[in-house]
Amino acid sequence: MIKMIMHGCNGAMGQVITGLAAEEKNITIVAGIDPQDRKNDSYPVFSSLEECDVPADVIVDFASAKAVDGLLDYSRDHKIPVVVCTTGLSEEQIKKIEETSNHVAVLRSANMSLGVNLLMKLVKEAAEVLAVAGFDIEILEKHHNKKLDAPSGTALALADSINEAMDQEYHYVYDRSQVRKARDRKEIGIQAVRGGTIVGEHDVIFAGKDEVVTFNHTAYSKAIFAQGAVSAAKFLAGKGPGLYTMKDVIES
Ligand SMILES: NC(=O)C1=CN([C@@H]2O[C@H](COP(=O)(O)OP(=O)(O)OC[C@H]3O[C@@H](n4cnc5c(N)ncnc54)[C@H](OP(=O)(O)O)[C@@H]3O)[C@@H](O)[C@H]2O)C=CC1
Ligand SMILES: O=C(O)C1=N[C@H](C(=O)O)C[C@H](O)C1
Repeated sequence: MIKMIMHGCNGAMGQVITGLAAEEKNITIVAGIDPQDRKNDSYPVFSSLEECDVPADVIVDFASAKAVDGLLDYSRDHKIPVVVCTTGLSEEQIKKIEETSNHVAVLRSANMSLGVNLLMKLVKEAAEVLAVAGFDIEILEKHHNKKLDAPSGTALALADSINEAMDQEYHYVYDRSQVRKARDRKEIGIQAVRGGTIVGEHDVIFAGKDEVVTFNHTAYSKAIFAQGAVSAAKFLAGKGPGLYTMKDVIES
């Protein structure tokens, strides 16, 4: 049985994963971490990782960007593989993830769903044809009114995927409110909408002369992220140091 620590266990994603893990046969949550250590019938909850002395095989993280540095230190010091799903990370934190992966297995993904991970590949292929033909690229993302970071980690990952295929020639534009000139050919515009209970929607728009190609992914429930996270946890438990991605999980 794989023993998992749920980092951010009282949050929206933490609760969905708690429900899902209860039905899983070969993985169980042995401890939860959340600043408000609300009682839980399924496992003990600690207000910080430092207080947690429960042995585990893997940590799954859906918490806060502010908590990611401490999470990586804990994972490295205790040699427990970690699945980092929290978004809104700084460049320094992304570097720290890479550095930590020299010592312990780390998987970071801004989106755990199968559909978005396929989309990463599809937009790359589309860009190789459409961007080269002069189509402009825009990304529009929509999320619920509780989301703290903008643009979404997924929107940035989609832009990075396209930019990788384009030899990093593109730059990202998040706000045109002060701009008084036509858009640059080598920009990817990234816009965020926040409202209500929208689970997560991403449009990648390739706009050319007299034609537009739009790739859309719509999440109808958080269960798709939870399922991906549990699959990633099963994949990562027992793995040696290294930086893994959802591609590794999907292809395993
Ligand atoms: N990769 C993916 O597929 C997905 C990623 N996400 C990302 O996951 C993160 C969490 O999302 P969501 O569950 O909706 O957010 P919530 O705000 O609902 O939950 C986050 C939880 O983490 C807790 N938390 C805050 N600080 C710490 C800490 N130091 N240690 C442990 N727990 C802490 C919060 O407590 P408190 O409320 O007291 O601050 C809260 O209970 C976000 O960054 C989001 O963008 C979300 C969905 C999918
Ligand atoms: O905060 C969310 O809810 C989500 N966050 C992730 C992101 O920032 O891309 C993934 C998903 O879209 C839901």
